Amino acid sequence: MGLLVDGIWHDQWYDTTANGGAFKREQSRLRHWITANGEPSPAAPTQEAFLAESGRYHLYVSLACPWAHRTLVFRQLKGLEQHITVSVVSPDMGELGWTFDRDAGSDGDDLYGFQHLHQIYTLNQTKYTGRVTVPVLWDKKTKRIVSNESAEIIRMFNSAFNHITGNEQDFYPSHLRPIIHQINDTIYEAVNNGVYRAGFATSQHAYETAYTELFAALDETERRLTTQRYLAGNTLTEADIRLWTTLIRFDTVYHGHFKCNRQRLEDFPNLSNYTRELYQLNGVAKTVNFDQIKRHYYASHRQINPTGIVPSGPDIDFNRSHNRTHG
Ligand SMILES: N[C@@H](CCC(=O)N[C@@H](CS)C(=O)NCC(=O)O)C(=O)O
Repeated sequence: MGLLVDGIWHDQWYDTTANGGAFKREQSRLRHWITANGEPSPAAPTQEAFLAESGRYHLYVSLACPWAHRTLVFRQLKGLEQHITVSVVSPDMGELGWTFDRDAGSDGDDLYGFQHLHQIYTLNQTKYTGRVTVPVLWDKKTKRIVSNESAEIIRMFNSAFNHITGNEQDFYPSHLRPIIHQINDTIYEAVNNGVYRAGFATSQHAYETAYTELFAALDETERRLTTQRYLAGNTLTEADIRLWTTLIRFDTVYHGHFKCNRQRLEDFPNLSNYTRELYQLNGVAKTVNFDQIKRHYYASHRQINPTGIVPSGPDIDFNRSHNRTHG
């Protein structure tokens, strides 16, 4: 686990000592945009624009990673499987970071035959400095990274390829944007990143702060889902997908491995039904791989789980019925 400094790999984990034991996630650094006509996006006018084209782009993902998982769900829901290719890294993230080790569960790197994901980052920019994270949206034509920020990749997938796919479903409708932004801000800090803040904390105080904020946000969401079907009302939006990739992992890894154990997700009636509803949406279940999820967290984070033993359970049937048909 490490990062690149001037294009050289360093095996180095996040330093929590400077922050009183709190985990601080690094901001994504590569933030260009794909647009339908190749003109700069109003969302990022100063960033370079890439033209949406079928077959031109490639996603590098880990099936374990909740951030990468968002992009796979969008690829599925927006009918992009035929247009955007994918490589899956190995669930093991060791001293050389994400690898394409087929024996450890990767698909391999079909584009360049690389062994490590950091080689993609240095192919993009020889002297790159920063963490080597998934997801990566890669342009095969110019051999450049378009983006390594999942929140922005899903917005591109939401609309930039509509003229190619004919899929007009809008998970980021203009009239709901203010509420979507508000929900995203809370859910990102307290839940998506909150489980990591609890799990990677190296002081009791930092852990307890994250834990308290996490369960307060889950309690609030549970209440919200009593009167409405989805987070922003009765329309499924990106806010739901962003929350869901954390919820689907909750009982399997965050409850035990990250010590988010006030209760299980299964113990929240609305949240657990909602999680099953989204799991059962068209094509979504095939984006979920619990073997790789468990393997990544329990075997890669040796600072938390030194033996690397991967637990056998839990055994949860996400295909059983849910009650989220109202609204
Ligand atoms: N903000 C990024 C975060 C991505 C991220 O942190 N991915 C994790 C895997 S779950 C990673 O690759 N971590 C490697 C590292 O931090 O060195 C996004 O949402 O795309």
